[in-house]
Amino acid sequence: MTKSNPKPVFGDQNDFFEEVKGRKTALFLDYDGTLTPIVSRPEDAQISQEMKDLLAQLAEKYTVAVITGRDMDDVKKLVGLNNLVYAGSHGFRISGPDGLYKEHEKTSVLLPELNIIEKELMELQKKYKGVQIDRKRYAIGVHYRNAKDEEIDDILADFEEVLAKNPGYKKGTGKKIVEIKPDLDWHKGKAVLWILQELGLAADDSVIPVYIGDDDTDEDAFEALETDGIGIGIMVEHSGNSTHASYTLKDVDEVATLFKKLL
Ligand SMILES: O=P(O)(O)OC[C@H]1O[C@H](O[C@H]2O[C@H](CO)[C@@H](O)[C@H](O)[C@H]2O)[C@H](O)[C@@H](O)[C@@H]1O
Repeated sequence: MTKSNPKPVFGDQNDFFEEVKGRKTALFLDYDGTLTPIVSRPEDAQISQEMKDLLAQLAEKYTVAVITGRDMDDVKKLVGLNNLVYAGSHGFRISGPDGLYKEHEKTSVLLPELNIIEKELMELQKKYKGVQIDRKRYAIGVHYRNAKDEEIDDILADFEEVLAKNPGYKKGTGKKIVEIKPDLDWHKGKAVLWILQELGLAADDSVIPVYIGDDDTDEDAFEALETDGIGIGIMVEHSGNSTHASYTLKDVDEVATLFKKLL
């Protein structure tokens, strides 16, 4: 069930801390907008040393997973910690300690197709100043944050044309980004449930999964955890739109404050 007014984690009431009291959190964390502030260019979204240190300490106590729309190898390099689980391309590729690994079984079909779509989308980068094509293994983003305002409608129309030519693929949306993704029943929420199952945490009542994210694609994970009360979703910088998250944090600094409280 979506809500338009999720509760602040650090509000007048202590509801979030009451919910997690006496249980071990398993932390599922989005990267952009959650662990790092949104910046103009994706390559400049570097995680702070303070956030890295907090993640390293949390990972000594809890399961910590980064669940991102970025490419898995990209986010692994950015975070740079070995004892975390990483899910990239919105969950299509996952790896973690002790040989945890999953890659979508349709790799051999999807990769050549995505390579062709990437070439088609590169035309938008050539045509419009400020457009940046962002290839991840299982998705291709078209960033338009730095495009001219008056060209955005045309960019999105050209994107729709490419999408229409490629059955089997669907559109994803995010912060000043549209993406082409495989039209398959797999997303961040399914990835979180898969990780919980594989790590033997799904049936462990002493564990409470908490997912923190800030964007459209995180709704799948909020919804997956909300179902049957499996866990808790926290939306960062809630815009007022309806969400499956139950709680909110103001910004990346408040995410860090929550981490310190959990340690
Ligand atoms: O699932 P996430 O970890 O939140 O990744 C979502 C997308 O994040 C990145 O793009 C966004 O952040 C950039 C850096 O702050 C910003 O410049 C851009 O406008 C945002 O859309 C990343 O580049 C994408 O690949 C991710 O899909």
